[in-house]
Amino acid sequence: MLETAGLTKRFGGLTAVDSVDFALAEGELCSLIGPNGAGKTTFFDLLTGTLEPTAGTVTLDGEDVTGLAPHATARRGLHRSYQVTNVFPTSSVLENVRVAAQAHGADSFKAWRNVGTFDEYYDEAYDVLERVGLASKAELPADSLSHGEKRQLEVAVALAGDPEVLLLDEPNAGVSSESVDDIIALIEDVATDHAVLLVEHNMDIVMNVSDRIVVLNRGAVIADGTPDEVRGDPAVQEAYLGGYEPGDLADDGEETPAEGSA
Ligand SMILES: Nc1ncnc2c1ncn2[C@@H]1O[C@H](COP(=O)(O)OP(=O)(O)OP(=O)(O)O)[C@@H](O)[C@H]1O
Repeated sequence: MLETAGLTKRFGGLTAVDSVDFALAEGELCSLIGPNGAGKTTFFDLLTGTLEPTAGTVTLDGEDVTGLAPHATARRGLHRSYQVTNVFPTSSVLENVRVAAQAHGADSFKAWRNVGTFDEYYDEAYDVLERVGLASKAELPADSLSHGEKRQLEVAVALAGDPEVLLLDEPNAGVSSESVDDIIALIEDVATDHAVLLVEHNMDIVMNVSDRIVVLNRGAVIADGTPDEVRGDPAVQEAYLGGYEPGDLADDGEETPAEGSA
């Protein structure tokens, strides 16, 4: 479904992503982990077209999408929820999602349908809000939401684009510990009908939800396997996990397991 071959990004003398061969299968929930500076965000930026690779290719459903702009990769079904809050703060929660649904509709074959489309987008948006658990907040301004709810809204905005592949960029960052279970439930729910690639520093979440984990270190893949395989991999322990045991970490998503080992 989503594949990279030899994907590489250099910033001057620094190789941020180093010849990565990666494949995400339909229905898979794969996490991408690694120390600070390992290249996770740069890899996402290469997938979505925010950055152009120095070398290598990105293929989506068999089509070469290397270097296409973000709106073009989105139109082909690759959507991303952002690490930083990325919503219109004074618009309502519903309006934020409606705009995303309409932008997708205008980009697709639905564009020729005029009658009733506005209401239709509101209906679609409301359905997405129900799915992420925000329907009761639909009429509130987005900036009145809690931090955790804003992350849910970001996922809703990405879902409104009707993605095939969803890239979730630290959906737990800055979320209070009480909301971690909600974020886990949300990730598991969206993974029932989308391929998901997750970047997340909270290892309890990663170990809990992932079918598969890919570990990056200094831009290169150092491990790729099930949570058990990755947890037991000595190279991963050394580069990142640093003796991780379930429940070891603070749930605030800000802490990395092996801070300083990057
Ligand atoms: N625009 C840029 N120009 C120069 N260097 C960059 C740029 N963007 C990222 N880098 C460098 O590339 C490397 C990978 O950074 P990246 O942000 O992709 O890592 P990361 O794994 O997402 O880190 P974190 O977990 O802290 O978010 C780092 O050394 C970073 O300093």
